[in-house]
Amino acid sequence: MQPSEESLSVNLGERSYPILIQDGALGNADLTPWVSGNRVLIVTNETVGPLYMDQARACFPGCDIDEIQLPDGERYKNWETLNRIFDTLLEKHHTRKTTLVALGGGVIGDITGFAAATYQRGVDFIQIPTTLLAQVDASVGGKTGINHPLGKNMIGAFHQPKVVVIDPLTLNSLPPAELSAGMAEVIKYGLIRDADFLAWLEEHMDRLMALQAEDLKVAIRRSCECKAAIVAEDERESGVRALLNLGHTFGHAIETHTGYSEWLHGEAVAAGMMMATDLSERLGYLNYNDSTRVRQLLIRARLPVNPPEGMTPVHFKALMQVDKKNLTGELRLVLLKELGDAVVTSGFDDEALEATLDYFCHPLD
Ligand SMILES: NC(=O)c1ccc[n+]([C@@H]2O[C@H](COP(=O)([O-])OP(=O)(O)OC[C@H]3O[C@@H](n4cnc5c(N)ncnc54)[C@H](O)[C@@H]3O)[C@@H](O)[C@H]2O)c1
Ligand SMILES: O=C(O)C(=O)C[C@@H](O)[C@H](O)[C@H](O)COP(=O)(O)O
Ligand SMILES: [Zn+2]
Repeated sequence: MQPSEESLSVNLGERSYPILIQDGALGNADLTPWVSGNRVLIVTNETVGPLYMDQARACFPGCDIDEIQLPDGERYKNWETLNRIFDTLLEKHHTRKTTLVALGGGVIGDITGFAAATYQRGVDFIQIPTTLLAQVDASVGGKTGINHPLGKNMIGAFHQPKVVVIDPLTLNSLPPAELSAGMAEVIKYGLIRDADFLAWLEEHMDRLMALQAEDLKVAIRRSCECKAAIVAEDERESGVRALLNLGHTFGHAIETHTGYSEWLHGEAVAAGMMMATDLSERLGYLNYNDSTRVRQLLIRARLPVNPPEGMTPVHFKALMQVDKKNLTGELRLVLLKELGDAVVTSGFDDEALEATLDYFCHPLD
C-alpha cells in the first residue's frame, strides 16, 4: 500500500469538507479560507498549547485570534469544562460568525465541536488533531460531545467541521501510550471493513510503532478513507456507522467504571475489541486462528487485551446497557463475521455473552 496523493474529503452534500494530511501543515497551511468571519477562538489544553499554539496561530493570518487552554484529560470532558469555553466566547463577545478551532486530541476535538454545535445555536469549527487517535478517527465525522458520570459521550450533537487538518509531524511529541491508543482505532478499521489493510498492519506494525513516517502516513490516510466513506454513507448512525463502535460497548463500560481517569479510550477499545472477538468466536463466526491474529496484533501495538481486574460480569452488563446503540432495551453489539467484515446485532445468544464476560472478568476477592 502506497500513500496516495489524491485529496480526501467527507462527502456530505453542502456540509462536505476536506481532510488535509501534510507534514508541516501546522504552522504553514493558510486556513483562512475556512474562516467565515475574521474571528477565531483556538481551544487547546495545557499540554498541547505550549507545544503547538504558535504554529496554530500562524495558520490564521489577518484574523483576530483568542485562545483558551483547558485542563488536560478525559475526566475534564464534562459540563464544567464546556462552560469554560462558553465563558470565554461570551466574555470576548464572540458572535455567530466566529470559528472555533480544536487543537489537540479527541477530548479537545469532541468538547470544542460540541461548543461549536451549541454556541448561539451553532458556529463553524475546524479540527486540528494532534494525537494519532484524533487524526485517524475523532476529528472526522462530526460526533461531538461530553461524558456524564453515568455514561460515556452521553451528551452531544452531530456537527461537522469545515476542514480537518492533519500534520503527522505532531506525532513526534506524542507519549508512547497515546500512540498505542490511536493504533487501536487504526486496527479497528482493518477488522470491520478492510482485510487487506489488516494484513498490511500485521506486516508493518513494528515500523508503525517506531514512528516510521511514510508508513504512518499510509495508516492515517487509509483510516481516514475508511471513516470518511462510512460517515458519507450514514452520517447519523442509523446503519453502517454503528460498525465504528466495534469494541466500544465493552470499552465504554471500562471507561465509565474507571471514572474516565485510569484507562485511555484507545486502551479500553482494544480490550473491548478482544472481548468482541472472543464473543464472535464463541458464536462460530471466527476461529481460534482469527482470534489469535487479533490478540497478537493488539499486543504488538502494546495494547491491553483484558479489561481491568475487579469488574464483575453483572457490573459489566449493567454498564453496557448505557449505550446509544441500544434502542429498545436490548443490548446491541458489533461482532465480527470474519476478519474485515462486521455486523451490528442484538440477535446473539446471551449465554455466549455471559461466557465471554466470565472468561474476561476477574473480580477482586
Ligand atoms: N468524535 C469521535 O468520532 C471520536 C472518535 C474516537 C474517539 N473519540 C474521543 O476522543 C477521546 C480520546 O482522544 P485521544 O486519544 O486523542 O485523547 P486526548 O485528547 O486525551 O489526548 C491524549 C493525550 O495526548 C496529549 N497530546 C495531544 N497531542 C499531543 C502531541 N502532539 N504531543 C504530545 N502530547 C499530545 C493530550 O494533552 C493528552 O494528554 C475520547 O474522549 C474519545 O471518546 C471521539
Ligand atoms: O464516529 C463514530 O461513529 C464512532 O463510533 C467512532 C468511535 O471511535 C468513537 O469512540 C465515538 O466517539 C463513539 O461514539 P458513541 O456514539 O459510541 O459515543
Ligand atoms: Zn473510539
